Amino acid sequence: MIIAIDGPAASGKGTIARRLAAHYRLPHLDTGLLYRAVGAAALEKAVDFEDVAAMAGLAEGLDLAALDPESLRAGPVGEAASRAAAIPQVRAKLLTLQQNFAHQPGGAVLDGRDIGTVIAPDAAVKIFVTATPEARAARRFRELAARGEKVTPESVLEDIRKRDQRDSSRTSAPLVVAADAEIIDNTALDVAASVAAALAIVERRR
Ligand SMILES: Nc1ncnc2c1ncn2[C@@H]1O[C@H](COP(=O)(O)OP(=O)(O)O)[C@@H](O)[C@H]1O
Ligand SMILES: Nc1ccn([C@@H]2O[C@H](COP(=O)(O)OP(=O)(O)O)[C@@H](O)[C@H]2O)c(=O)n1
Repeated sequence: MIIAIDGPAASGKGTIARRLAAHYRLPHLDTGLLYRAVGAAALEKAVDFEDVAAMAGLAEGLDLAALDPESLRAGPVGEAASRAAAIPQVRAKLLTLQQNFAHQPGGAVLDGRDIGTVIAPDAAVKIFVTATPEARAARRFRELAARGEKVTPESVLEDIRKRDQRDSSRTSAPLVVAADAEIIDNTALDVAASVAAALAIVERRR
């Protein structure tokens, strides 16, 4: 069974994906980490984000096992990831890896922006997780502040809005709700209620 979880920044899709993967004993891929790895490498090597060939080169042969989720979750890396992800040639380099992960025997859980639309349109279960920008910004602010990052609630909300706009308006695999996805708006739901809603959808769909 393939479970596709999509949604905007800090909607809680990773939290849901991890819980579903544990519940159904399925492997999980946080596809945002791939774009974050490309964005982080571009920042580190001072690669020009307009240099499409160089950006695509960073995505080439990315090693899943070598990714460090902890450092990739830093605030500025999210913005760099979103810029890298808007480049079709970068997305093309990351396609096969994600499709292979999704279609491994036994199934998988993937979360991102285009899982139900591009990576695994054949997924048995598609969930689109969302919440208001204010709720998502409050969650991300708490997370970044706990990491010791010097952020303000205003700057985080601004970053979320900018990323929503870029991720939804890009030409290649924009963030859209798949026609056959079920939507969870968890603005007023805590983690437990949000996960319960997702579990109910999977049980109904599988
Ligand atoms: N329903 C929820 N209510 C409150 N906080 C949540 C909820 N879901 C997730 N969170 C918290 O919000 C932050 C972002 O969640 P995460 O799952 O990483 O989102 P995403 O993968 O969409 O970026 C985390 O700190 C997480 O613990
Ligand atoms: N399947 C995916 C996953 C992430 N991304 C991009 O990568 C960026 C970072 O994704 P993420 O899921 O780690 O970000 P958060 O939602 O955790 O903030 C997003 O803003 C998207 O631009 C994408 O384009 N497609």
